[in-house]
Amino acid sequence: MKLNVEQRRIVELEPSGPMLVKGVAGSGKTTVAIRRINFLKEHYCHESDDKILMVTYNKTLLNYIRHQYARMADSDAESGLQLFASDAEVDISTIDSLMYKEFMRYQNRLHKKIEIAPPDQMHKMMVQAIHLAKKSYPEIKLLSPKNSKFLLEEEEWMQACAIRELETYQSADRIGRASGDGSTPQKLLKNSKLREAIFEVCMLYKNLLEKENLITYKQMNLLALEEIGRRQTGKYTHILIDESQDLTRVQLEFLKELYKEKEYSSLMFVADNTQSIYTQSWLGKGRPYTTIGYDMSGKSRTLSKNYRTTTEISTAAFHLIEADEHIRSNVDFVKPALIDRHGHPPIYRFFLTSDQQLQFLINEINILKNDYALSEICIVAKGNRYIENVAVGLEQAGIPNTVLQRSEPDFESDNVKLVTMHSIKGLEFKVIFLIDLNSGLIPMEVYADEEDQKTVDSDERKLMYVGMTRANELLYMSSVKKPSKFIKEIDRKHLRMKKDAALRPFQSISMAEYQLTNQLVDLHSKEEVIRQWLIRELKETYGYPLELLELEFPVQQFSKKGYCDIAVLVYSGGQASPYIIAEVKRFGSGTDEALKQLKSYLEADGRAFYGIATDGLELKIIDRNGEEVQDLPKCRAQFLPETKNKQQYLNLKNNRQYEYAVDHDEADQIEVKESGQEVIMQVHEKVRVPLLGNVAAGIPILAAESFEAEIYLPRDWVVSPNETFALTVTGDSMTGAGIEKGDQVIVHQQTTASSGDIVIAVIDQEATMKKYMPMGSNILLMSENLRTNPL
Ligand SMILES: Nc1ncnc2c1ncn2[C@@H]1O[C@H](COP(=O)(O)OP(=O)(O)OP(=O)(O)O)[C@@H](O)[C@H]1O
Repeated sequence: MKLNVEQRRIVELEPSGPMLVKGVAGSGKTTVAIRRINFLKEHYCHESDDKILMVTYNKTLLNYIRHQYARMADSDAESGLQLFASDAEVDISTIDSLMYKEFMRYQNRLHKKIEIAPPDQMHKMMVQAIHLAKKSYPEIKLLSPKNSKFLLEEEEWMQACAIRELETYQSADRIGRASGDGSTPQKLLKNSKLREAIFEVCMLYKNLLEKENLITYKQMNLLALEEIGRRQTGKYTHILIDESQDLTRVQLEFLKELYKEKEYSSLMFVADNTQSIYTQSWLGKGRPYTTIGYDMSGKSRTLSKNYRTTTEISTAAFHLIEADEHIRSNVDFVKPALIDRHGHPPIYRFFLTSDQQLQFLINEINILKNDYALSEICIVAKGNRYIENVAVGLEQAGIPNTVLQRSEPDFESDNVKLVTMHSIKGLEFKVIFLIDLNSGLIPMEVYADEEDQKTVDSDERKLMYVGMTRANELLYMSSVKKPSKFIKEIDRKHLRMKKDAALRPFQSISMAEYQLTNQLVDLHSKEEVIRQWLIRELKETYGYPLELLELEFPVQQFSKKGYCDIAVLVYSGGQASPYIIAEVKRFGSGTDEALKQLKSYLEADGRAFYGIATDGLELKIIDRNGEEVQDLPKCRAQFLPETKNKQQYLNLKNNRQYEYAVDHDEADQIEVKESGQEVIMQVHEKVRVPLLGNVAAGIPILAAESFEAEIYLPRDWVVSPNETFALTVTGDSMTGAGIEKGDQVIVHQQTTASSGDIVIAVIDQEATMKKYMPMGSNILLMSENLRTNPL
């Protein structure tokens, strides 16, 4: 893999203390960090005590990085694998294991044997602490066993933020934490009796655990920090921290203690705040680096190109995240730059039951098996419970699978992986199924208070974003019973209903927007909303204008007449005849009946080519023989009563004029015919060419991000698509050559020109279109309009 310029620059930056590498999902942050290890090792590790530490978030990630390098076939693999071999200079470790080791040191020093408290004990101790504290604070309503979950989380948050004193808690901005669990009417005001009481509960809780020789993870982290502080021994000359947006304050301070400052040492934070998914994250919640003692001004680098996912998946994922003002306004928010890697838009399905969802997974995986190894497929859900259920179902259907456990994840064996959204951070798979994106589950609807719920929404939105951005090629999303509100926020134009069909998922249409109402008898029928959605799809996705659509189209079946719900009529030789017919049923009522009707209509009429049956959930497309096909054809220019979207192309080289019809943006064909001729040349490939602006607008920059629009051309007409762009003509200096104001000219970017070529020349920062005429050592730029003079 060849790093891009910015990535290489970061890898080879001269170390100068703390620095921040931020970037969008899949922009190569981890890749860069790993490559930098070798660079640092070679150039900035010359003293005998120099060592490098790379910190990963969890064990799944650590093993995953190892697995990625083992798979790579080029020199990266060797350099990567060397890192994982036992190496005196480089340690790669998870933050948890580093802190646990320090905690063990603490125990050994004091000859203590402390155990991590199991959840039921934690709950029991908290309830005891609440009762004890209630004696001193009888008026504080929050001190009730029913709020034990909230108080346990509050205690954890305090520990994670290194809040040890009442005064600190009284004045703390509880960033990332909501005020209560809905049952607590009051906000946790600063310097209040309420905070004092909560602090007291937390102290009592800690003491109760201590008496039993128990400790929580977060308390253990704090002890580890204190222990390492006692030793005061910086160990590593260079530290690289992956996923640093999700570390707690205590974890960050612990790593600071491990850092050995030297003239050439470095501390690299690798972060993407958009992927910060834990309440206790310190920096990911937007706190400045100064809160941990570092000034990052002028020390941050940004990676914005997403290499992992296709443009279609990134666009949908970004659409989700962009809807949250809170996330967008974060100082470290990075807007992704899309690379030109196109693929299938995300597929979204809605199911009435979990069984239907499972059946869909089984069917789809059985089809995907032809193109993908099972190990390239991963199913992701919010909670373990949902994953376990699917794992059992897949097993019964004969699809081998593994639930990726935190401890020993196995990426090698050829089976489908199942993992929670939290644990998939940093990983990637070719195919991702994000399941159970259900209302109430993501985001969790826990707070009555709107502001509190917004805090939860932001975190959960990021979680779903993390899930979506794990897919290399294909992303499936599904909901059961009621879709998550996040799904509704993603514009339907970014989603599809089936893998190989252009149809977008069902979306309810308000009655005010119903089309073809003059042909309707009952606006209120339950089928109508499905029909209206399909009408919209036929129009917007497949390009069939409403004039071609007829509702309740009669089909003569022997002696009786049937009426199909929609017929798409197309023109041939001035005559309209049905091309596609559709049967719709009530939402979720199944398609069997509709399919049966369709087949009989297709047989009886004999003219239509395609049939479509849907209930908004299921979709079946068949051909006139009743065989299932993947998709419907899009509307083509010759289907229309008079040709639409016709464009004229003048080839200035051979002075021939052509006509071509672009049916639709997503059509993969362009039909071309020479003007005045009847013969159509089929051109099977089309290319997109960016329209960069107008000729007079200055120097055209051929950068993917900056174009106004795209125009489509037959591939054969373009020498090299990557070096071709279009400009709109603004003046009339070339009218003599047939180029009029308002025309679009197709330009090939090249460094040389031949005499007589029409060129876009840039003179004094201004672009102009002229005829190129070299005259000895001078160049004459000629207009082709008698009224203008040569330059
Ligand atoms: N310059 C590049 N050319 C091609 N592929 C690249 C390049 N840089 C990174 N990649 C690939 O992009 C994918 C994402 O890289 P990586 O995991 O390092 O990104 P990341 O920024 O750490 O992602 P995330 O934050 O989402 O975990 C990997 O498959 C990696 O191999």
